Amino acid sequence: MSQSEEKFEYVSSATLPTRWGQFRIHGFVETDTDQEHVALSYGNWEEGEVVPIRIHSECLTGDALFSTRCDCGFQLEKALQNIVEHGKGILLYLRQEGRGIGLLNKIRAYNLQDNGLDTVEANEHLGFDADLRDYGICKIMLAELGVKRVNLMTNNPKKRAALESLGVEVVNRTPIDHGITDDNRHYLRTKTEKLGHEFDPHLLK
Ligand SMILES: Nc1nc2c(ncn2[C@@H]2O[C@H](COP(=O)(O)OP(=O)(O)OP(=O)(O)O)[C@@H](O)[C@H]2O)c(=O)[nH]1
Repeated sequence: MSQSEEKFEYVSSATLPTRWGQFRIHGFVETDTDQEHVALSYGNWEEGEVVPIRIHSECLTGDALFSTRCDCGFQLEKALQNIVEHGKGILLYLRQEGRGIGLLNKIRAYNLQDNGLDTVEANEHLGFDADLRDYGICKIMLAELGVKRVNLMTNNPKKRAALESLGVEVVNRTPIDHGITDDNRHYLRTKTEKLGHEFDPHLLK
């Protein structure tokens, strides 16, 4: 086991009925920070099978409070729906709120965006990089769930690169262009222009 793998521990799992179907929830902890993460799995797969997955970073405002400032909540719902429709899949829900700056710093960044900065400038103004996320735990989560080959639901090339660097084979990428609203179009354009997100430009006009 590498040093970074030793930082994460599988804790327990349980059934998790949802509006879309019955998942299992699996709990993991980062032992040096006590940060908790979860994975939701649905259905069964054979060894070596390509499994649809989404890596979703925590967004309290979008995922739980119905915010339309971002597309996070819409993507979360769509990913769970896709998984159930497909009959199998995994959602890795990583507790790295605000691209890693935390909830209250995200609110500070929103305040700066209310005053004209974009999402990248706001992070930088607060002294953070635009994106501080680390995907190392995905390796442990996917290994625990018996998955080595995936179809990744994302528009973010950094997630694909991160999985590949962890030795997970990304066989396909499925775009997840869901939840574009008048409130988040500018934010999504900035992510395309400055963070390399792969959005169909026609959707952002
Ligand atoms: N710092 C900061 N974080 C934000 C802002 N808006 C949303 N977020 C965070 O951005 C992250 C988005 O996570 P994801 O939807 O998993 O990832 P993504 O990079 O958008 O990639 P895909 O959705 O997979 O294409 C969440 O942690 C949100 O809390 C913002 O304006 N500033």
